Amino acid sequence: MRGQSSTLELTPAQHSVVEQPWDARTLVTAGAGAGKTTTLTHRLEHLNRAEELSASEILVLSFSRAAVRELRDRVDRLAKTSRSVRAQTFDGWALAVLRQADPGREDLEGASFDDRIAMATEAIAAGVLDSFEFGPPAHVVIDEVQDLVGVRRAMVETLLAEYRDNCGFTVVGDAAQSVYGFQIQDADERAWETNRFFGWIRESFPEDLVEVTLSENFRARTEEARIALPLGPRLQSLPKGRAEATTEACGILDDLRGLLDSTPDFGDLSDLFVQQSLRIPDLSTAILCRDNGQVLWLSDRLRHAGIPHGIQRSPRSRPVPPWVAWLLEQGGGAVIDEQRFKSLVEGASLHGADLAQLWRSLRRVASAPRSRLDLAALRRAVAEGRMPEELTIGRSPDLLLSTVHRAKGLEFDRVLVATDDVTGRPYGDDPDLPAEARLLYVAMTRARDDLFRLSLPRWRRISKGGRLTFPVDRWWLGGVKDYQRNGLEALETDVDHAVPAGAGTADFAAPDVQWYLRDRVGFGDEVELRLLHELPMAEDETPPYAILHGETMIGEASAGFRRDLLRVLRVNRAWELRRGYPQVITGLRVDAVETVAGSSAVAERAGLGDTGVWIAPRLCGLGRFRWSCGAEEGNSVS
Ligand SMILES: Nc1ncnc2c1ncn2[C@@H]1O[C@H](COP(=O)(O)OP(=O)(O)OP(=O)(O)O)[C@@H](O)[C@H]1O
Repeated sequence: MRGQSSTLELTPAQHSVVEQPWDARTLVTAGAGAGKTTTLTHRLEHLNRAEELSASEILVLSFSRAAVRELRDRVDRLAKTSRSVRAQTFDGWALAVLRQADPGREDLEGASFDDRIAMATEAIAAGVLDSFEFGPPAHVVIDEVQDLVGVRRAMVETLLAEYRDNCGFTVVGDAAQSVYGFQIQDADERAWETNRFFGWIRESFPEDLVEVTLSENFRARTEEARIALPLGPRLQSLPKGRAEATTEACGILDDLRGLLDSTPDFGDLSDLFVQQSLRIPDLSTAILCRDNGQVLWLSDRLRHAGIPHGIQRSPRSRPVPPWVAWLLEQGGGAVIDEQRFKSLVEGASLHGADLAQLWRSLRRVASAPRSRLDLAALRRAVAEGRMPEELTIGRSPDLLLSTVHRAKGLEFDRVLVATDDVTGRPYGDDPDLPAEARLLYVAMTRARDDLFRLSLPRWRRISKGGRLTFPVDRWWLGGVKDYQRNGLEALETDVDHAVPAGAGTADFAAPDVQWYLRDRVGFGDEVELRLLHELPMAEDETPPYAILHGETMIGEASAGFRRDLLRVLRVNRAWELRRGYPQVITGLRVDAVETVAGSSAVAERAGLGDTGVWIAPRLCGLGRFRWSCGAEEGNSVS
């Protein structure tokens, strides 16, 4: 996000962290906006320049991809020597360790993220890092350690314990901001995990742990942006027992809600003046919601009002930009040098990109001897989802809709905290009040200047799982009656990647569609899904849907989408198709055009060369069902 200066004066406390020797063990704790991430970026620069650690000797881990990107952007802006130091997510690093330990390992594809982390932990405990070309890291840097729980916590503890004699670390976190609910389902286990890593660090390195607390706040530039900060220390020191923590959190939550009520209400989104104030360019604004149902509902409203906005992607989402497909198509499976790379990407519209930086990043995933790049290895990295953060599509729209979880570590000029009846009373049957309080605290501490409330109506008819006979793991839109089905959330996996768009159709040729996607389709464009015929693809799927951009078919809905759609439509076990399938699904938008990898034979048959990569749209938003081919029903979600 914006607002970071590369010339800011560090405080003495920040300096004391930055200038520790490479083998020091440092724990930094602080409240929101106290400059933890900033300190880390300077620390990386110091380790690299003054302590002379090379990029390969410094391991930088963070929880979410948004945080990784934020850290990387800040290091880039600081722009001295440490640019080549790369931040990774825990999941990304675990996979890289497993791949490097055994490139032929076949049990990774079907393994869950948590399974891979557990496998990597086992490998680290068995000393696998010693066998790597660059050996184990000399220094480990971790941001947001308050979220380090479960298998990821165990992996980091194993790493730091295994190399305790020759590895320093700098870990930073704020116990008041630990919001990791989706990682651990059980409330008792969550209570037990909270802040456990802080305790482990203190107990494991009692002799030489350097502990520094940063106490200033640099983010909030106005009184209203500062209102929640005084509650940080209370949240940091919640009692350990679940019952006591709940009682204390209940009071904090009341205080936070009272403070939020005292902020100005942003107004009704149907008001033209309110809409206009969301269009102010160059003012970064986030609308922070407690769940994706709220995000989708708001996105639908903004779409109807024609207000450009982005939806924050899942932390695991990693779309690869279209120029990578171009590079692979042009270069085949060759091994190329930097000169050849530059000439190949000339036609790929990479205006303003730092080609030298891209080359270095590409070589990190697909290096070949004598400073060259192995394009076959690059294709494998795309297929296996191993592209590093800096080679994935990022964006910072002026207006971002996000859950609070996904906005951790980020900051914005203006923040609107979405509130509804749920914010005013416990969430779910077994509310986790400490987690609720921390979530609201994180939301209320993201603003640099302006903090508002954005009131949502109580009844939005959008839910997840809930009343469905056949539950799906996505949001869907109901109606006044229980049996009504009006819409479904689009996920990043909803575009079929088995076949390139246009292949096998009479009206569109795959190479033409590729050109169209590259030249005509962009972030935020509206698309609709149209039923291709009435014959289901399988017993548990609907018939196929084409993805249309205007009148051009740019893809087909995936089997996963068709399955979930059928499950949502089947209101009970004896369901019969009375109303038919939705003829059209409107309201969806293009989140990105991305490079995808599939079968080489399929690509070749479609006239796209034999590298088996092509580009495809990625969708987002709330799709609304239309049962006939007429006009859209209703104006927006009500
Ligand atoms: N010494 C400093 N002087 C001026 N501004 C600073 C200083 N340190 C940090 N900042 C600014 O303060 C803001 C918050 O810093 P940063 O994001 O590093 O805090 P944080 O502790 O990581 O926040 P959070 O935990 O809430 O995400 C940033 O805009 C950063 O540029």
